[in-house]
Amino acid sequence: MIRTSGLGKTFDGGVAAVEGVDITVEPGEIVGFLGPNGAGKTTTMRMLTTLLRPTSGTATVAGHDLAGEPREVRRRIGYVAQGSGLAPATPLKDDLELQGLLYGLSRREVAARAEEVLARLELTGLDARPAAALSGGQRRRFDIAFALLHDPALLFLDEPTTGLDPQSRAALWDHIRALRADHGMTVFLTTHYLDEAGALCDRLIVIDHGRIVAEGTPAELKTGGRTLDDVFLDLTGRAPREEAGV
Ligand SMILES: Nc1ncnc2c1ncn2[C@@H]1O[C@H](COP(=O)(O)OP(=O)(O)OP(=O)(O)O)[C@@H](O)[C@H]1O
Repeated sequence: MIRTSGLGKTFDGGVAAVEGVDITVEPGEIVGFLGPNGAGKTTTMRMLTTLLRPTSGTATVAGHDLAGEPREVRRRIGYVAQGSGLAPATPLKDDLELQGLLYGLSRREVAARAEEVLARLELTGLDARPAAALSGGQRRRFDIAFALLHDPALLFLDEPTTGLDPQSRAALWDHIRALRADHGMTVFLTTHYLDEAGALCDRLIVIDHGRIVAEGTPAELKTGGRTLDDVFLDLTGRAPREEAGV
């Protein structure tokens, strides 16, 4: 579902944010992309979602070449960026309809699709409200609802649970798991909560200073009786919880 070879991004001014990254994600996998602040996670995600042009390497995302067929890639992926992109004052159903129309769905298709996605995320009825009248957890679930409207096969989530209380974080992980279990969704996500990543993800990829420094199943990474926090500290010299501001 994702295959990159030597993917890199050097920004104007010479900052090499990502260097020679090789990533493989199989269909139906939930993969956690971990690393300290500034490691290159968001830059990688923005390249894989066509929002940022790589300066080196190649990638195939959802069956299409990233550089050659970005529109085809965009049709098949959903992306939830860091923080909420919801307009605070507009009823969410108006923005959901607008987003569906922008994806080329008819009004009837948007209504049916919105009903399904909202039910799946336990948001039915809440779309009459503006985002300002929702809890943090509900807003995050609406962010995901927007990303699922066009029925993508691959979902990118950049720090989906940051800023949520523990109950809302657990509920969101349950929804992410259900997306894969019920719909075979492939999920590529970043998080600073390593224990949660270890419980949810099939595989973890750790990036530091723009390069992949480790990858494997949570069990494979936790060698020698270490926790994932220990592993992260050993690999990067930094503690993930400090990074998350927790
Ligand atoms: N537009 C830009 N121009 C120049 N440098 C940038 C730009 N965007 C990011 N960088 C730099 O690239 C590096 C990687 O940043 P990136 O946002 O990808 O890290 P990250 O792993 O997502 O961090 P965080 O966990 O804080 O979100 C950092 O050194 C950052 O300062």
